[in-house]
Amino acid sequence: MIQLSHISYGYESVLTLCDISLTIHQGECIIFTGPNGCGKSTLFKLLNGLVFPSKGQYVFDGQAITQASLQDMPFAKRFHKRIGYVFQNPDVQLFNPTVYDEIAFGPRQMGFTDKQVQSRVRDLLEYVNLTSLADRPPYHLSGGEQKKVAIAAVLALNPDVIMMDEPFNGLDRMSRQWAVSFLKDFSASGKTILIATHEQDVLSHHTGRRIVLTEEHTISL
Ligand SMILES: Nc1ncnc2c1ncn2[C@@H]1O[C@H](COP(=O)(O)OP(=O)(O)OP(=O)(O)O)[C@@H](O)[C@H]1O
Repeated sequence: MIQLSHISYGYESVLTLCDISLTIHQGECIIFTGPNGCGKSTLFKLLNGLVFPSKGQYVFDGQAITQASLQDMPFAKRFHKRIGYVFQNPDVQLFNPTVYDEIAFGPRQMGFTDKQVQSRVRDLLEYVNLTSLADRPPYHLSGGEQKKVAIAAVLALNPDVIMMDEPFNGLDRMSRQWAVSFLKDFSASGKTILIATHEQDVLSHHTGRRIVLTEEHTISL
């Protein structure tokens, strides 16, 4: 589903990702780990089409993802519908006036009818157990609640791939359990999950592939 070939990317003159080649198959659940600053979030941004490699090629489901290809709006919409990204810090992600609007944003952009939007938002609010907060501004929520809204907003488009940067940050025990069971359900439905984390207990329970980005900014498999 995802093919990276000899990818390099740097901010200004600093090379953050160096000559990375990686194949990810549909239905895989992969954990990316490595020290602070080794490039996990940068790699996720690149996979989400927010930054573009200075060298190498990124192919998603047979199609090259480049700055030029994402200028084709129908193609960009289809791509962004299929790959969802939950940022490490939900503050960066949440910008709508209410929780309801935040979850409705993606479906509205994709041209869903009002009825379809309503039904999807209602289901997702129930799923993340935040129905009572639907009319609140996201910036008035706790960090854990914001994380759940960010997850619901990404799920609203029913993506094939979900990338989650430190998904358990700020979650209490109950919310963590919820997040673990959500990831199990998502994986069981054949979807692809990419997680960036440092958390040892998550890493020790993980049975899928683990990819370590090293301090030298190369990938070891
Ligand atoms: N917008 C930016 N401009 C310049 N440098 C950046 C920018 N964003 C990240 N960097 C640098 O790129 C490198 C990789 O950062 P990145 O956030 O991808 O690391 P990470 O592995 O996700 O770190 P952490 O585990 O702390 O979340 C770091 O050295 C960081 O300082």
